[in-house]
Amino acid sequence: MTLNRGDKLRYLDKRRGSMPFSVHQHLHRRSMPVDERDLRAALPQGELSGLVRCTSYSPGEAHRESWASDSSDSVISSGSDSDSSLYKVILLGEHGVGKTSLARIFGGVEDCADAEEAGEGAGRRGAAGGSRSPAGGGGLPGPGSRRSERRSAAAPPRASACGHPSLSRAAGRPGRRRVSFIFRTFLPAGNTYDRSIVVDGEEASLVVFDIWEQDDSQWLQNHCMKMGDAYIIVYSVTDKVSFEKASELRIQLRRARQTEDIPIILVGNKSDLVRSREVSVDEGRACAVVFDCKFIETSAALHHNVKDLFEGIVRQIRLRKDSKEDNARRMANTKRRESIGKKAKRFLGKIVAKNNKKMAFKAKSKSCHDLSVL
Ligand SMILES: Nc1nc2c(ncn2[C@@H]2O[C@H](COP(=O)(O)OP(=O)(O)OP(=O)(O)O)[C@@H](O)[C@H]2O)c(=O)[nH]1
Repeated sequence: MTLNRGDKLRYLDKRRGSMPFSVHQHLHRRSMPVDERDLRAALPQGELSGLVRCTSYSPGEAHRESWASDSSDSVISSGSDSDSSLYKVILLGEHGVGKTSLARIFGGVEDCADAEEAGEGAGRRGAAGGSRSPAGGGGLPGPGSRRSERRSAAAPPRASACGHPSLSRAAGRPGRRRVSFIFRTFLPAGNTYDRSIVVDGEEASLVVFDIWEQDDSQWLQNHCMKMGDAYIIVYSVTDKVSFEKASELRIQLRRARQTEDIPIILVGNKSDLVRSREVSVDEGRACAVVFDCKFIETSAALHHNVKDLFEGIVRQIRLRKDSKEDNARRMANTKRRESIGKKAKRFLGKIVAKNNKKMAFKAKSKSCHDLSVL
């Protein structure tokens, strides 16, 4: 019997229970601009994971090779469908500080042309694109420059591997290569980057949201402040205003998440632009100590510390999770067993700790750049 089109549709409606669904109807990976409507649609169900299971690029599979690091237990790969924890990381910061550049490196979609431009053009442009620094001084040529650029054997003809020294070293090893592509046009301005990374031998899925717009609606800003499991506040070391803005963002975040201990890393980006620097490392570190967050300087142009940053955010999330669980367990145990003597000791301990605030401040300033401790 021949079915006409209408019959076929009706037939599909009445499919038997044993008939498998078409897989392709549900598979959906695409570059994903996130606008308010998307978020509004996604948030009421409280299910952001549905929204973010996307990657920033899909044509071809080569880009999905792992982002390899030298450390054997720390490999960044993409597109894993394993059921490891999914963490939402929000990038905050002024215009032009390098949020997108950092996110794209994380997503494995960094643009070598940008890196070359930044490296080679740093001297001509001073503070690179968007930075408000009036300084016209030169910067250092970056490893994004031709000197260190390498072509990966695995890359298709138009792809080229950017040359971060440590990552390039891994490029020669089988199964440990980093491939990057030039496809500026595929990515919309606001985006999410979803990758699985193995840190300290354990996999975690990160969804990095590069959707923050300083002048955007209050609604979206509020949601950005509320939906993250962790935050990366970026400023440019060549732009004092962006540094001040970072402090404001930290305050805003504290207000929005008053009772929560969320991991926050303050990032001084564009550290390659040495001659146009307006914010010193010490200023960045001091700010992190005051605002009780971690601190790292990066250069998206040189890919310097970018891997450490994203691994650090995973470690910070895990440390909090672990300490929460430990605390709950310890509290339950101590409440059950604690003698009066022990209670008194704990009380005195708290008083001593208060008096030792100065010491604590010193200890913090020492550890604020160590992203693997609380
Ligand atoms: N020299 C140098 N330039 C950088 C670095 N990171 C980003 N840039 C350049 O700075 C400019 C702005 O970078 P983006 O990544 O678009 O900054 P953004 O914070 O996402 O900016 P908005 O999208 O406007 O919020 C671009 O021209 C980048 O190439 C860096 O580490 N060093």
